[in-house]
Amino acid sequence: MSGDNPAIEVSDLTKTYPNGVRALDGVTFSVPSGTVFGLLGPNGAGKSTTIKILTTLTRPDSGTARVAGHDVLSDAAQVRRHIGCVAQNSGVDPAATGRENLVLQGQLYGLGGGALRERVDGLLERFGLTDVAGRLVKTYSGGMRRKLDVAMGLVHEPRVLFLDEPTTGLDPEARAELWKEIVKMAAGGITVVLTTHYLEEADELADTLAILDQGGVVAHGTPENLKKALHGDSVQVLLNEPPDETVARTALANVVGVHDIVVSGREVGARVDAGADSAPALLSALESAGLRVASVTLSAPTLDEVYLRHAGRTFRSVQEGHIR
Ligand SMILES: Nc1ncnc2c1ncn2[C@@H]1O[C@H](COP(=O)(O)OP(=O)(O)OP(=O)(O)O)[C@@H](O)[C@H]1O
Repeated sequence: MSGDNPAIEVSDLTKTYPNGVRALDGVTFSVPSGTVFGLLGPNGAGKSTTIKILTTLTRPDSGTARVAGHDVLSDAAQVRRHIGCVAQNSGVDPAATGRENLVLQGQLYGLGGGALRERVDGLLERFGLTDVAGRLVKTYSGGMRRKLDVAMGLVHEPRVLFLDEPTTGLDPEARAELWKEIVKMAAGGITVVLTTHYLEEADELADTLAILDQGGVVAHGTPENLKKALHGDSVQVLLNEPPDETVARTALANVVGVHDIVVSGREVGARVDAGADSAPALLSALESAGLRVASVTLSAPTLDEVYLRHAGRTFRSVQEGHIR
């Protein structure tokens, strides 16, 4: 449950790298304590730069950021004491056991003795790793390893945990298990900041989220409110053949209540003010333009459409345009 003071308060952050790239251009958001916050955006949007500032790895040119009540510039040591970070390239030693990794991590934070043993046992138990605690990490499955990564970030009982794309590369079962743990962490009072390329992950997990694009926040709120603010429904039409994009767009241009048209392969997507009223007109406009409809689906708005509305293009199209 959220506490009184925000766990993170970011105001008007800017950052230009020495090569002249303006990575952040006035980023503002806040995150209530004990909640999951999703930071979304395509490659190069400024997510990593924001996280680096919040975790005191780099400095903003201007603006302020407070994490767990401490200023990232004037009180960096306190910020570091209260945060945990789980990067994509994990810091675990594959040639050591799970337990050894956790003990070493605790020692790095000045923990030791019975308190550390208890903490490590508790984390192994919580992440279902007790039975494999004595095995070398290099023998772990991807899911087990990722759980160990997260446990490592929690050894010193941080108030804010940063998770960078925690489920990338995990199978659906391991992903679902990790999602459950993330929800539990927040219920236990930890604030979780999640960066992800998966909109459905943010939709499922995040209590609030911010979508970054080109160094600015283009949307901020709960997934529900952001979707509700779009009004209307989403229509996905599958055509028999990929259409000429101009023909499809022209066909729909004059249909009342249809907007945010996206043509991709055989699919034509659009938002309609009222699905039941607009969908028939939309279908007949396509058919009249000689485009044969194979199937049609009406659905409530998705986060991808939120992104489209605020950034002017689909999240997926931007992702696909980048080679990682
Ligand atoms: N150290 C750096 N020096 C110069 N430019 C940088 C540096 N780090 C990032 N940038 C640039 O700043 C912009 C924002 O990058 P950032 O890494 O914050 O985005 P991102 O949203 O995290 O992207 P990704 O999803 O690819 O990690 C990009 O144009 C990037 O090329």
